[in-house]
Amino acid sequence: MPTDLSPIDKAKFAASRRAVDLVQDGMKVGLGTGSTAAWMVRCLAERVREEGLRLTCVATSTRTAELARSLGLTIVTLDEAKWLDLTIDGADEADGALNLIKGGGAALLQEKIVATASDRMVVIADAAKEVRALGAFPLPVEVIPFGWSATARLIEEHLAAQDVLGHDIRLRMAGDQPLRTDENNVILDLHLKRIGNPRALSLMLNQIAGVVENGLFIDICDTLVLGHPDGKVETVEGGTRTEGRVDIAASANIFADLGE
Ligand SMILES: O=C(CO)[C@H](O)[C@H](O)COP(=O)(O)O
Repeated sequence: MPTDLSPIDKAKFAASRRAVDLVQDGMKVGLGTGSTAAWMVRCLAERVREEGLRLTCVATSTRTAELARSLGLTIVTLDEAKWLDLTIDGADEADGALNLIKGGGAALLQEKIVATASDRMVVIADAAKEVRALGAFPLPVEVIPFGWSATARLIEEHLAAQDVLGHDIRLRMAGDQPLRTDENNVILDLHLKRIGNPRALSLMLNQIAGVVENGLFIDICDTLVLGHPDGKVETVEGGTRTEGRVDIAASANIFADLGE
């Protein structure tokens, strides 16, 4: 039952439930990746079931595609959809300018392609993901496996040239093997502590040979929906913050999907 959810899951659920209200019949919708996005997919599937919405969805990872299909959502490729009305996705951090760090779930490449092929990107998160400055969360960078250590060295040299001190670059592992993304690349996590100029860093990283994409989302997110465990929801958009509330206990159908 809903009361069994952890406070963090209640917060993720509240943000997700509020964000799916933005979806309208006939829309083409991008579905993000991660634990918050998984709540959003459940909430969206519930709206489709209850209201008969006709949606076409594009998933940002095989994980999300599998979950969405299992709940009855229609998934097509981005090339089939061509362009999307709305993408709803999670994030690892969001600052006051709605710049993001994403990629904690290793799906940043498809997430960035899908978000930038959408008229609107809505980010859902528990309120603790809102930060003054990006960088406490390690910045994921997707790189080609061939020569990844040379790419890491080049990143290191560029960071040093930009006076980014105290950095540490780690190859993300899955057990004793390098983690592979859906595109069969690897992820370097950049432990930077604080990112002074996210735009400059993003441009610099994407110029390095071997880098496919980095997890900084600059000027991509339009709306940030922050959930709290008590059901309070804050929506940040165009420099304005509004407050609302989601009745978590009234959403038993979604929890039933989880077998709880
Ligand atoms: O960028 C992502 C995946 O690549 C996720 O959206 C991000 O890691 C947040 O995940 P969660 O909702 O599980 O905290």
